Amino acid sequence: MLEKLFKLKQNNTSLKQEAVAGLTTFLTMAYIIFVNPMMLADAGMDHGAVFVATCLAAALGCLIMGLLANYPIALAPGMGLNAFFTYTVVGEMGYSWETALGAVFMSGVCFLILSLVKIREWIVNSIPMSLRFGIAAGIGLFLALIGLKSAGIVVASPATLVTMGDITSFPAMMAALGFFLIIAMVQRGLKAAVIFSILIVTVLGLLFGDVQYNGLVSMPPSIAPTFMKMDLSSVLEVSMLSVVFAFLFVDLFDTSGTLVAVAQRGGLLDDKGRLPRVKRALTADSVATITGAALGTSTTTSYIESTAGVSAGGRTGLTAVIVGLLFIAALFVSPLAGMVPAYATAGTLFYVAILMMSGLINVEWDDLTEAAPVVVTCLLMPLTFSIANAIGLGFISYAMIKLLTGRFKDLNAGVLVVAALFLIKFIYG
Ligand SMILES: Nc1ncnc2[nH]cnc12
Repeated sequence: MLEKLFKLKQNNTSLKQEAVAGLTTFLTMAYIIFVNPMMLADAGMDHGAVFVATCLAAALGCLIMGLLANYPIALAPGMGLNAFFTYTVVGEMGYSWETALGAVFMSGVCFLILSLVKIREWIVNSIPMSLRFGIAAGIGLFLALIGLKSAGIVVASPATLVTMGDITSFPAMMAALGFFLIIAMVQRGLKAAVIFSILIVTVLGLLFGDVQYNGLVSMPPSIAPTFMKMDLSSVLEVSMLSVVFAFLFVDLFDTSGTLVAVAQRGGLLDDKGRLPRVKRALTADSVATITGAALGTSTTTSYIESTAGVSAGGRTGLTAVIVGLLFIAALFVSPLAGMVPAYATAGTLFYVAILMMSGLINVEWDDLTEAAPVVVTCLLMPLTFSIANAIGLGFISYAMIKLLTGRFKDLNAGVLVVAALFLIKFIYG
């Protein structure tokens, strides 16, 4: 039956190879069950319920991806998208988390429709490559700033906006230690580096009396505080349209970039460099987002960490199904998740930042008209503390610079329309 479902022989793999790959991918991305509830709790959501929603959304996404698209690609609520949810939509724009969940739900529905009618490909293809790298790198810098702030390494300053905090404080030292541990373990080839680092720092927190022991395993907490709590009524208001659009937009880049990166690593692309069954993969992604919003989490997306499992030999959907089953098992470690302090995950945020910034190597740095909008996008993301605003400013600067330098051939209708829409939004609020 496994053979029939996943075509193991045809893909030159075996149950054992897929199981090792699944475990590898799970271990590299399991940090999300600690980080996501912590981040969404900052938006006022219930920690336990978000923990359950995170595990279930990830499990469901992985199972659909594995069974429907037969790809070794795992899904979970995405970093960056969760920060956008908490710090921009709820924190800065002042929407309730219920409304923000409604926007995530709607963006998932739009994503599903776009995926089915091929408009998605047109939109993604019209985004200049350099801006795609700039956006990914900017999200990385944004996550790094969140980590540094949560560990007290970077603090506010009335004179200089930001300054160095007390780096000899316990949280700051532990965050730094966690970061160094991840880098050292990853460099030494340890697949579970991130989760080990989180656990080691949490244990140190316990030993130094900074963390309260709550137990390790128990039945999952109630999901009731977030289940079906999304507010769809205000999503139809005009002011919310830009939020739905922003979620959709960020997810579009995120998913396209991730799918191509994982597929390239796994040799899953066809001779024309396209991903066969891409529609099914995108359907899995959007259905997971829709269901995740109903359960109580920000956008669920395909994870770049799937490359770890692919490097370990994962070739079929069986890898994703195994990751999904492990996320279901993770439902029972909620006491551990509740114990993990923010400084234990700060190093993870910084590490993800490094991964997301690495794409900058592909930018044509000798061509100022390409490099300038990239730097605008990625630098303004942490400095404006907003993913959406920085994407908008990136598009506007790309269009302006290309127009002023007469490089009209680099422009297309998609770029001009997006730049104009953001310009109108910035001027008229
Ligand atoms: N938003 C995201 N996109 C791809 N991979 C991720 N891993 C963690 N967050 C991610």
